[in-house]
Amino acid sequence: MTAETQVQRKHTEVAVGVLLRESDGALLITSRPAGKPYAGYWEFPGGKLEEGETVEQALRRELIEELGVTIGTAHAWKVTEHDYPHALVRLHWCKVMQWSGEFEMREGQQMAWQKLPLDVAPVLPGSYPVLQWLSEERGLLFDQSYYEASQPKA
Ligand SMILES: Nc1nc2c([nH]c(=O)n2[C@H]2C[C@H](O)[C@@H](COP(=O)(O)OP(=O)(O)OP(=O)(O)O)O2)c(=O)[nH]1
Repeated sequence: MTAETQVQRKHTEVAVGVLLRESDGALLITSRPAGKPYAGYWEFPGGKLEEGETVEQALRRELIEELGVTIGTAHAWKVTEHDYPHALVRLHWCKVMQWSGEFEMREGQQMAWQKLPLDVAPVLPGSYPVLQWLSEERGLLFDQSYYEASQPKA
C-alpha cells in the first residue's frame, strides 16, 4: 500500500454484541454468511454502523436483521481496531444480557452457544482481544495460538 492510500484509509465503524446467556454464561457466536469477506468464519453478531446511527442503534438493527431478536440495553464495553486487507475496522464491543424473540438465522448463517475456549473455528482475528478479555474475566487462560492454529494457511 502506498503512503497516499494509507493516509486516505478510513475506519469502518462496527457494532458487535457479546450476548451472554444468563443460565450458564455461554456466549453467542455466529458464522459469517456466504458472499461476505471471511465467509464461514465465526464471529460475534453485529455489523457496520449506518449514517447517523449510534452503536446501540446499529447493533439493535443488525441483530433484528440477522438473527430476528430484539436486544435490550447494549452495555458499551471495549473498542478495538483491526486492519484487514478488505477494511480497517473499529469494533465497538457491547455486552448484551437481555433480548426477546426467537433466534432465526436470516442470512443462512449458523449459531452456537459457546463456553471458552471456543470449539468452533476459524474465528475472525479481529475478535481475539475480546476472547482474551472474556477469558480473563472468567479466570481462564487465553492462548491465541489455539485460535491461530485453525486459521486457513495464506
Ligand atoms: N460482526 C462482527 N464483525 C467483526 C468481528 N470481528 C471482526 O474483526 N469483525 C469485522 C469483520 C468485518 O470487516 C466487519 C463487520 O462488517 P460486516 O461486513 O460483517 O458488516 P455488515 O453485516 O454490516 O455487512 P454488509 O453486508 O452490510 O456489508 O468487522 C466480530 O466478532 N463480529
